[in-house]
Order: sequence, then C-alpha cells, then structure tokens
Amino acid sequence: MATFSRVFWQTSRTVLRYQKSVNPVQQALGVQGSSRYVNSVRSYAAVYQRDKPHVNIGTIGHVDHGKTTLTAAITKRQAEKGLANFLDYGSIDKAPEERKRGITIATAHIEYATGARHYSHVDCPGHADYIKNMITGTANMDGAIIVVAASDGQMPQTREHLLLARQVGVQKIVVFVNKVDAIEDKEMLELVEMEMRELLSTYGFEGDETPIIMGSALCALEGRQPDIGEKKIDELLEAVDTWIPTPKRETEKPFLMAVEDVFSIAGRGTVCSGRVERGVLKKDSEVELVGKGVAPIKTKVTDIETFKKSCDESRAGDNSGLLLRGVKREDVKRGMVVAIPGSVKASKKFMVSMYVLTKEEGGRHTGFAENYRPQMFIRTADESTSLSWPEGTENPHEKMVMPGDNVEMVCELHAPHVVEAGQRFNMREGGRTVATGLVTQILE
Ligand SMILES: Nc1nc2c(ncn2[C@@H]2O[C@H](COP(=O)(O)OP(=O)(O)OP(=O)(O)O)[C@@H](O)[C@H]2O)c(=O)[nH]1
Ligand SMILES: [Mg+2]
Repeated sequence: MATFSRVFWQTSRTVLRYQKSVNPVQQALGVQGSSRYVNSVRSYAAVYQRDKPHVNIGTIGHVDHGKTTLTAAITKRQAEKGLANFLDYGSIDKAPEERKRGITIATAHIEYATGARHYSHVDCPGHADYIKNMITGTANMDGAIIVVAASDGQMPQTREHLLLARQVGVQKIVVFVNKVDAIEDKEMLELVEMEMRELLSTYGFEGDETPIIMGSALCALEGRQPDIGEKKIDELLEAVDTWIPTPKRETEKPFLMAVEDVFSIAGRGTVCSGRVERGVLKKDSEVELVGKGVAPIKTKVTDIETFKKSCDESRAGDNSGLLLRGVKREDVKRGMVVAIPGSVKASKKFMVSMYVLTKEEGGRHTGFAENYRPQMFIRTADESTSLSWPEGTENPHEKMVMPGDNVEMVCELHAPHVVEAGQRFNMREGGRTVATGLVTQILE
C-alpha cells in the first residue's frame, strides 16, 4: 500500500513537470511556425520517462561572458538529438518572473538531457540575481559550468561566483572558455587556462583535473565553425556528464527525520511523526533523538506507520510515525531529529550566508546591527538566535545590515540543534520573514 502511494505520487509529479515545461515552449514555437521543432518537442516529450539520473546544474561567470548564449547553444545542440526543446537566446533571457518563498527572482530553469542523464539548468539574467538565487536555493546546483571569455580572462564576478559556488556546496565545476572565435593570439588561451586552474585551486576545487573546454557559444548557436562550435558543445556536455557526479540518492544516506509532531498512544507509547529527510529505517532499529539542547536520547523504533499504515520500513520522502520504546512524551520536542546513533551532532554556533529580504519582499523596512535576535526556522525547529559578524570584521559594532543585502554572519542558537553545512533556513521576526539563507560552516 505504501509503495503504491509513493509510485503514484512520483508519477503525478512527473506529469506536472512535463506539462509545465512543454506548454510555454510549444507556444513559443507556434509563433515561429516551424514544424520541425514542433516534431522535436513531441519526440523529446515522448521519451521523457524519468529513466535517467537527474542533475541540477547552471551557468555562472562574469557579466557578458556568454552564459545565456551558451545555454541557448546547448538546447540547440541537444534538440538536434531529440534531447531538448530548442530555446533561443531571447526566451532564456526574458524568463518570466518566478515567485518563491515571497522573493521575486527572475531565473530560467531549462530542461535537457544527454545520453546519460537528465538536467535542469539555471541561467540568471544578472549578477545580483545569481548571488540571491544561489543563497536562497532557487539555483540549487549539484555542479556548475563557469563561463569565461577568452578575450577578457577571469574577472571579478568569475571569482565571486566561484567563491559562492564553494560556499553553497557545489563540489565540481566545468570550465567553458568562450569567445574563442574573437581572439587572434592563441597564446591567450593557454594563459586563461593556467589562470583558471590556479583560481579553481584557490577556491578549493580540483584545479589541475577540472575539464576546460575552449570554444564559441555564438558559433554553436549560429551553426558556424563546427570545430569551435557544436563540437565543443558536445565535448562540454561529455565533460559535465563525467566530471559532475550524480548526487547521492537520499535513501543511501543514514536515516534522518525531523520531528514535527509528538503524541502518545494509550497502551503502546510515544509516537513522533514527520517527513523523512533521508535514508531508510527498518522496524526494530536503534535510533537517537537529538536537538533542543538536551543530551541525545537513545531508543528503539518498535513500530512504523507510513501513510497511516503499519509497515516494516520508512524511507526518504515518506511521512512516517515512529513508535519509540521507553520514551516519555514530554521528552520529545518538535525540532529534534530522529537519526541513526552517532550520525549527527547538535551545534550551537555556525556561519551562515544569507539574503536579507527587502520591504517589498515582505521583509524589514530598516537595517539591523550586530546582536540582532530573530527566530531561526531550520528543519522543524524554531529557535531564538543571535547574529554577529565573523572574526576579523572591521568595526563590527558600527556595521549595519540593510534589507536587500547578502551577508555572511555568525549565528548562535539559544539551544543546540542538529545543523549541517548546506542546510537552508529562514529567519523571522514578529510574524514576518526577514532573511533566508544557508549554513556554510559549523563552528561549535
Ligand atoms: N564573438 C563571440 N561573442 C559571443 C560569444 N558568446 C557570446 N557572445 C556575445 O557576448 C555578449 C554577451 O553574451 P550573453 O550570452 O548575453 O552573456 P551573459 O554571460 O549571459 O551575460 P549576463 O547575463 O548579462 O551576465 C552577446 O553580445 C553575445 O552575442 C562567442 O562565442 N563569440
Ligand atoms: Mg545572461
């Protein structure tokens, strides 16, 4: 029964995605009136079966280096192979505004496949949007393509995006050195490559091994000079396929469920329920309740209910109730997590990277200074926190954070909780969301 529900749920989600991604494209193609593309839409859609591993990627890099042109070129090349819908430059750059968590962000989410995998690709229209999208999770990337124009070499935003990619947990990057058609002196290419490898290493990526592809997105898009055009798009996607790993499925990680609700069943004991974040738990497994500032409570799960039916296991994505042996109801609090013993630890102090909402986005009207104390919402926990500047900040007592800012700060919780690098949170104050961000580093 549980399995059936899960399959059904996934299938209906696929259908939703499919409809969402195809309709606007078909409209756009209708305007162009090209039956060839309409056919390619049909054949692509027909093979979309969620049968390939899914990976989230995106183009990052300095303004005007060719991120959007490259994105368009990729869809063109993959459309020729029946693996994408061709999206021209204009339809990517003028993506409709998207509302997510009350923040307005303009991003294009583009879908295509290779022989090996299925991709969702983000391209943002401007530098500020990149920063915001990466921090708020709209651009949730497993890996990225950094675009650097051969004519300019690395520029300030090349470095800034690379640093941010590192902070938000992107592990692997592929480099596309673009605009190769526009340079006379081929020695420039060697120089750009050397600089990029060095820069990647500086930010903790594997500079020496990272694939660097040199070509021209514009040539690929316009169907000129195939050896620096479409051939390089093929090489780029080959590098993306092999260098950027498929993210580990959540079921392969140690079990973790954040407690949303606690209740007792007469004659049986205490049950806690929530949505399973990762892993698989079998009945009669030993677990630990961690968080809310108390020492870990060891217990055993003697029964599992998923989708309101008793079953032998609980897996990532399920809404489960776990019957805990020998635990009193008042010992379990919302915000704690149920985890495999020893797999998680509660922390009190950590670094965060966050975006402070503007008045228009429903945030504060004024700035705040150090020692601001909002409520932090992380997983199911809701804990008061205090914010301070990282060590080494100049004049920390005078520094203000203004609505619309992206900042890195140190966050100290009133009571320790299970917090992990890469985890997202919201901060609220007096009923409004004031900031959103992610944990970058655990300090204590
Ligand atoms: N010569 C040449 N020009 C290119 C190439 N790729 C892109 N361009 C041009 O460079 C300019 C910027 O390209 P975009 O794709 O808009 O760059 P972007 O990185 O998306 O820019 P922002 O989104 O504004 O940061 C456009 O005029 C493109 O036509 C290329 O391979 N060769
Ligand atoms: Mg662009």
